Amino acid sequence: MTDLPAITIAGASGRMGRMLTATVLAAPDRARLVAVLERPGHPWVGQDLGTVTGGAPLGLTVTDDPLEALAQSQALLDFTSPAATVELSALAAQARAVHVIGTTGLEPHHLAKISAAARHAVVVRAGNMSLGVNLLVRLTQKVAQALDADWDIEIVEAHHRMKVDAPSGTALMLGEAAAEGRGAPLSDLRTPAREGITGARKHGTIGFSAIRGGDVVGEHDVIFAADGERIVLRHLATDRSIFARGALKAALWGQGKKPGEYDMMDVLGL
Ligand SMILES: NC(=O)c1ccc[n+]([C@@H]2O[C@H](COP(=O)([O-])OP(=O)(O)OC[C@H]3O[C@@H](n4cnc5c(N)ncnc54)[C@H](O)[C@@H]3O)[C@@H](O)[C@H]2O)c1
Ligand SMILES: O=C(O)C1=N[C@H](C(=O)O)CCC1
Repeated sequence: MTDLPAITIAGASGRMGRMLTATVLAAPDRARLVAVLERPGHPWVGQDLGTVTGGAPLGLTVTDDPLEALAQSQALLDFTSPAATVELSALAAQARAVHVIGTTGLEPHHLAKISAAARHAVVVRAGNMSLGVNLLVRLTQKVAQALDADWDIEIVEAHHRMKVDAPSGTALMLGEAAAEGRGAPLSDLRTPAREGITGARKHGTIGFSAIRGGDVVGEHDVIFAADGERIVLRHLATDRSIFARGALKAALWGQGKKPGEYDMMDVLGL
């Protein structure tokens, strides 16, 4: 079993880190969990992963040393923060480990550094790693392509109260797909959140709205609104395991691929 891909998980104590850990540990026939990372100063660093999560010791000590972790890994599952992801992308590239990036809120300067790292190693990045959302992205593109600009497009998303970025990575994926269907870049069509006397809606634009509250895992509506009728495409996430399963699939898919940037469409063959 030692030839199974060795996996490091970053952000082990986070909402996604915990789910990723459970997902990889539940797949001993497909992957080996060899290291779990947390940020320097985090109370879990130096402790056994099993013990800190209230279970039996797992013999896996949480580390804040990505170099040591990546030296023994073929893949890194990274759902952390933009700053951490950029730092980890350079180290994953050095180690030639497949870097699976779920982190959202990445800005152009972060993306440029990730692209540089992807010259040396495989990077799979998606704002949403679930099968359902990636199918919804394709549907959104097709519906936007089929309808003219008299159909107003609005993307509405809801997430838990702890989410720090808006619009969500998923909403941006959906917006990009809708813009592609319309044959224009999202940057030309995007209308950010509205407030005050905004004036009437500008024809052909794509609007974004974000709701934050409670423990909502993730909900996305793509609304196509015309005179007299509306189409609503909806995805509801009720369990973070959908993202973790996608991330593990991406890590396994990326083994042996040529260095470069990939997304979940590539992994899922959509
Ligand atoms: N792409 C997807 O399918 C998907 C799904 C869910 C969440 N996300 C994204 O994943 C990210 C994390 O979400 P979350 O809800 O788990 O957040 P979270 O705040 O619960 O977890 C983030 C974790 O990363 C850790 N971290 C920060 N810097 C680090 C470093 N340098 N090294 C190691 N660990 C570090 C934090 O201490 C924390 O434990 C967000 O950007 C979120 O939007 C993406
Ligand atoms: O909980 C989060 O944070 C999520 N982030 C992703 C996004 O920004 O779209 C995916 C859904 C959950």
